[in-house]
Amino acid sequence: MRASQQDFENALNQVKLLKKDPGNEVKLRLYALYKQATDGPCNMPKPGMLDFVNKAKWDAWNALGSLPKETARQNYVDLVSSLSSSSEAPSQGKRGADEKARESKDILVTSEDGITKITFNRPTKKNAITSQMYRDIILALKNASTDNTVMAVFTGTGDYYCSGNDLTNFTSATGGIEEAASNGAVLLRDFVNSFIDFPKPLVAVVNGPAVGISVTLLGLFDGVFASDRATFHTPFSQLGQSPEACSSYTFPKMMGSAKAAEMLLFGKKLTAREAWAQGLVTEVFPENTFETEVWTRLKTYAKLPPNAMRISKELIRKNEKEKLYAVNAEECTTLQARWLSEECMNAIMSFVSRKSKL
Ligand SMILES: CCCCCC/C=C/C(=O)SCCNC(=O)CCNC(=O)[C@H](O)C(C)(C)COP(=O)(O)OP(=O)(O)OC[C@H]1O[C@@H](n2cnc3c(N)ncnc32)[C@H](O)[C@@H]1OP(=O)(O)O
Repeated sequence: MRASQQDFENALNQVKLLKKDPGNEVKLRLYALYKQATDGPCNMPKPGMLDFVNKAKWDAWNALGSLPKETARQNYVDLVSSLSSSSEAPSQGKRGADEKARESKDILVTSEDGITKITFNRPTKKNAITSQMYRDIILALKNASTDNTVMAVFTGTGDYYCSGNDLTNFTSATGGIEEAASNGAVLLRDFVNSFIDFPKPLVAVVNGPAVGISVTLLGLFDGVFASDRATFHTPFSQLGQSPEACSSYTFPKMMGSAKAAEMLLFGKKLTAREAWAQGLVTEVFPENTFETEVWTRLKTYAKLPPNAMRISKELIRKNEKEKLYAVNAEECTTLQARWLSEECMNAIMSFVSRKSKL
């Protein structure tokens, strides 16, 4: 999944052939990603305030912090590829510098007031996550990690936050079940790594019930604001599956092993207040004032100095990163085997044929 040196060199050549001028903001991002991919974190002495051109370059490069060279290379390749396709597509109309939208069908991505908002937008299926949605989210986080927004916020359309993995992802896959499980494990690993790597504050606005991976991921968030209508449910044993998104590590650490087992082994569904008491939720709001109160709060947070927040997050996350990558890899290998088990296949078939609901 990572871009090779050859992909990077192709992207460098492609930039010279762009039909449209990408604009200064994008040029700076390309410059910063190129420098990070080749030289690593910013090593250029800070230019004087009046040296506007070099100061802008320094700011853009410095804002990438300790982003790994490989990730910078991948982001560079992705950015060039999006520029190449958009320079061939008809104009979509002009948007303000801090207000842009990149739409995909079931994942909405908008940027406003310094916040990238990523919305699960499949309300008729309770926002269950399809394979394409996993890929859309990986891309949205990649873009948000280097754009000019300050934080990323996840929420859901409709009555649910998210009902977790779409249980038909495997039954609808083309090819054999083993191939589907193997592809699923690779996709899941990349998906969770994109949350581990996200360098800016990451917040969930949990507007309603959350199930499965949408709950376990919260252990990798910096803030979780929940409506008092939200519930938190991880029915892995009932599904013949095992925990993911590093929850086998983050949940016991956060709430102690007994309470983590209650959720991850026995599938106890928590109310928003119970989840708050276990440290999974930052704050619970009454449903009728939830949206107004939370978004007002987030807009205030988005005005805090972005570099200070990024650097503080880096300090908090730094000593955990290698552990999180390792836990993620092991959870994915375990799940790959679980998906092929009779317990799991029976549970999925039972859901799909609607013989029983959880
Ligand atoms: C790359 C692979 C990565 C895998 C990562 C591993 C992740 C694991 C998990 O996330 S495990 C958790 C999986 N989720 C569930 O088990 C939830 C299943 N859904 C339900 O139990 C219920 O639908 C409900 C409790 C969420 C809501 O119940 P109810 O209010 O009665 O509504 P409906 O059941 O009628 O649902 C409406 C509509 O949505 C479809 N749907 C809901 N959730 C899912 C889902 N997770 N997968 C697929 N489809 C879902 C449901 O089938 C209905 O569709 P229909 O109207 O019948 O077409």
